[in-house]
Amino acid sequence: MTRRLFVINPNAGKGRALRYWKLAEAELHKRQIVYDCFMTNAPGDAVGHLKNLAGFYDQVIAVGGDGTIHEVVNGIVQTGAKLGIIPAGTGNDFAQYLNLNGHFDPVRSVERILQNQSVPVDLVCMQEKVFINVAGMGFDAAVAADVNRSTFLKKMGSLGYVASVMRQLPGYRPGAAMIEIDGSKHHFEDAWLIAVGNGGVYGGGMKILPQADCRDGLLEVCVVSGISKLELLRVFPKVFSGSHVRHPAVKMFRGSEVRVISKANLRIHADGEIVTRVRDTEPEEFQTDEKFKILPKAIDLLV
Ligand SMILES: Nc1ncnc2c1ncn2[C@@H]1O[C@H](COP(=O)(O)OP(=O)(O)OP(=O)(O)O)[C@@H](O)[C@H]1O
Repeated sequence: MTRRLFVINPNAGKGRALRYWKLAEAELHKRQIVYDCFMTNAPGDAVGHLKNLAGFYDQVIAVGGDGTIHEVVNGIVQTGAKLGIIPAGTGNDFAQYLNLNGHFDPVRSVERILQNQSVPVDLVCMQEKVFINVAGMGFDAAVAADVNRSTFLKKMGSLGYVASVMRQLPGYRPGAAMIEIDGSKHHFEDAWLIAVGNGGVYGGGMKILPQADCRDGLLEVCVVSGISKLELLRVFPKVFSGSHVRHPAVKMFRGSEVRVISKANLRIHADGEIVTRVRDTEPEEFQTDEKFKILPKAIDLLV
């Protein structure tokens, strides 16, 4: 018998996760499926709960948005449990990346999960943790932090991110950064943002890494540098189709190990969760020194 655990973040999608869970639960009862469920009470709960149950479950299904998936992935990595997703958050970017658009219906999601078909996908290791979708440093993390802080912006979905871009742009100053990809060094004088990913969609539908493939054993990197604020505004809408990559200020790279160094303490998000390092010691010369490493086929994803 498959041992299944559903992890529900009742807060995700402003309560959508709870509504979707009721529908999914009814479907499970109808089919007489045995399962466990865990309702989170606060951020960090899912990881804590799963760490205590390492290896017990065959499938762990995240019912929520990208933050919930992020926590479940960190809770089950290296335990052999398969990851399932019932998309029920606000942005649902990883589900959008996977093209689960037609499968946001919780009953269809349950059907998909019960088929128990999976594919191995890559994860990315950063700060002794993992993420499954995209991490961003610099301007995009400032925007993610702004949206996460504001219930109003969060409620607006992708429009909230657009509004935050407008809000953050006037005061943001790009800075110098060195990016090393599999040993090759690239210097940028005025880097606005550095996105490193496995999946390619964030911010409620922005295709920041349109070529990213979470099964190819490679990280996709996007650096936006040396561009005026006005030009950035002009090119920004193109990220929704992925055509921003054709702009000369946008540089794309691929590799299995990426290191980002900057004198500034760059803000960082991973799967939309803010993971900026808190510096409580004397400032070092390089306040940002972040490493990303692809972990090929690190988790089985129920498809
Ligand atoms: N019971 C809870 N109350 C408040 N926050 C929670 C709870 N459980 C989990 N969280 C946190 O809620 C945050 C948001 O969750 P999640 O990302 O799944 O939803 P969302 O923000 O609506 O969707 P998306 O990220 O796809 O836009 C995560 O950081 C998660 O750790």
